[in-house]
Amino acid sequence: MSRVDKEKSVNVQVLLRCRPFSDDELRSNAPQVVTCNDYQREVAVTQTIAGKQIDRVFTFDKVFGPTARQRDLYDQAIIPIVNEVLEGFNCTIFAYGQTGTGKTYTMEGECRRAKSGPEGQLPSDAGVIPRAVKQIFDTLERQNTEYSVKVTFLELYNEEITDLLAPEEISKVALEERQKKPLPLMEDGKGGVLVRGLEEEIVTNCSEIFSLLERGSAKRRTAETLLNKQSSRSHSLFSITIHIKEATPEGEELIKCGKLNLVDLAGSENICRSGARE
Ligand SMILES: Nc1ncnc2c1ncn2[C@@H]1O[C@H](COP(=O)(O)OP(=O)(O)OP(=O)(O)O)[C@@H](O)[C@H]1O
Repeated sequence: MSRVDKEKSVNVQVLLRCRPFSDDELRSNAPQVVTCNDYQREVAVTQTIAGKQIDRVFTFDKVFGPTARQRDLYDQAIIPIVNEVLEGFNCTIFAYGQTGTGKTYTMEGECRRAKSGPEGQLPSDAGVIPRAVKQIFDTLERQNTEYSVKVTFLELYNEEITDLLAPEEISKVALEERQKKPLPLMEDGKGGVLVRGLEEEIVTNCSEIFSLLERGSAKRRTAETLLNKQSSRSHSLFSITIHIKEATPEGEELIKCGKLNLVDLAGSENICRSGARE
């Protein structure tokens, strides 16, 4: 079996991305403790314990070092997953890591300003979500079949689910009430779970999704931490459900349904150590 075939048959893949040093880290001459070897898919971590240097090497399904661009990660790791969603499978991509390691950068990037340019180009900083949205609509439009695309956007914070796409209410009090109201998580009777009352928005093009993302992201609750001022301590889940109408060679009508879950987890570090406050 070739490496590509092997990768296809594996249901869970773990990729590692290591961001470049920030300006602050460069200024303070922070030591480099992680070395990536993208080609060998290995990461070496250097630790000094009791004056002794200990190197440990970890292997991942893919490794993206500090010079890897948003586009490199997307082309090599995400395109095949989105293709599977378009084939009618359910797939999930989530970013896990300590605060400030680049989860939101990887998932959203310059998403909020991602409205495509004159030739439909995304900015080079655009992350996984805008790129996936673009790939989905580009493919659907090329296929020239009937389709529908629905999105949901929720936040999980302190064990409570909030709908980030809940419609704006006229009264400010009612709006605040609604935004704060947690939604119940229930079993759907088919072995899955559903969030009761979650707003599902039908979208017909990329820019509609981008404005929903912008609206939802603005609602995300954030708490400043000492590790990263922009830090978000909530998990967010952006889901895209696609229904595609197809005809079999026998002329029978088929509906293919695929779902892509895009998750940006809260920082995985110890909350006490990060200095975050309610
Ligand atoms: N690969 C990268 N290239 C350039 N800048 C990056 C990269 N990854 C992250 N950054 C920058 O590092 C900073 C922290 O990244 P980000 O906010 O995405 O972290 P995070 O893991 O989402 O943190 P939190 O858990 O607090 O939300 C941001 O200023 C971001 O622009």
